[in-house]
Amino acid sequence: MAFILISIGSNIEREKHIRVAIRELRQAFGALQISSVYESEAVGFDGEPFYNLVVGANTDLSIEACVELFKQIEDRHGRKRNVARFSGRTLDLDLLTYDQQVCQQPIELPRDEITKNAFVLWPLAELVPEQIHPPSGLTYRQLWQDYPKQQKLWTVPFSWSED
Ligand SMILES: Nc1ncnc2c1ncn2[C@@H]1O[C@H](COP(=O)(O)OP(=O)(O)OP(=O)(O)O)[C@@H](O)[C@H]1O
Ligand SMILES: Nc1nc2c(c(=O)[nH]1)N=C(CO)CN2
Repeated sequence: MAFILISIGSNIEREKHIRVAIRELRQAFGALQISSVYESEAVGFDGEPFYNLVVGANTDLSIEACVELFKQIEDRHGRKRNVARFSGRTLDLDLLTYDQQVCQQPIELPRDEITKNAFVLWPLAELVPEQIHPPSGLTYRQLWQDYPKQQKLWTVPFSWSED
């Protein structure tokens, strides 16, 4: 059994798509650990602001199977492919970590974005503050403490009880 961390993002009908993602991931993995939902401006392009959060789950699926599952969920919920990389999206699901595995293939783990984007690092530091980020040897709490807080990010009240 592996413990995985997943990043969720949406800037098109964001509340609906964040709820859909939680429902789909619960169906696939059972109980989830869910961070707060964070709102921020689109980074890297001019677009609608995003909702982002991070989810933890236990799974017997392989890395490849997780990535394939996330693609299928994105496709079921209106994700357009073959458009500019930095453009609006209904739903983006990315595998951030798979246990403490460090690799480049089949995908880069831990995902490079962890240390680059506040909208990934803040929810991670909230959800698993004492977990070690393997390449740096630092906890997510330490990484977030040291992160230059230039990007504005704020939490959005969300309740999952009816989902
Ligand atoms: N960590 C990951 N989690 C999920 N899929 C990944 C990951 N890394 C690579 N992939 C796969 O490779 C493809 C391209 O990955 P990448 O995440 O770089 O692009 P993207 O999903 O289009 O962009 P972004 O996630 O930055 O919005 C994805 O569509 C996915 O199939
Ligand atoms: N705030 C925010 N900006 C982004 C995001 C995102 O999830 N949140 N995702 C992107 C492409 O993956 C590009 N820019």
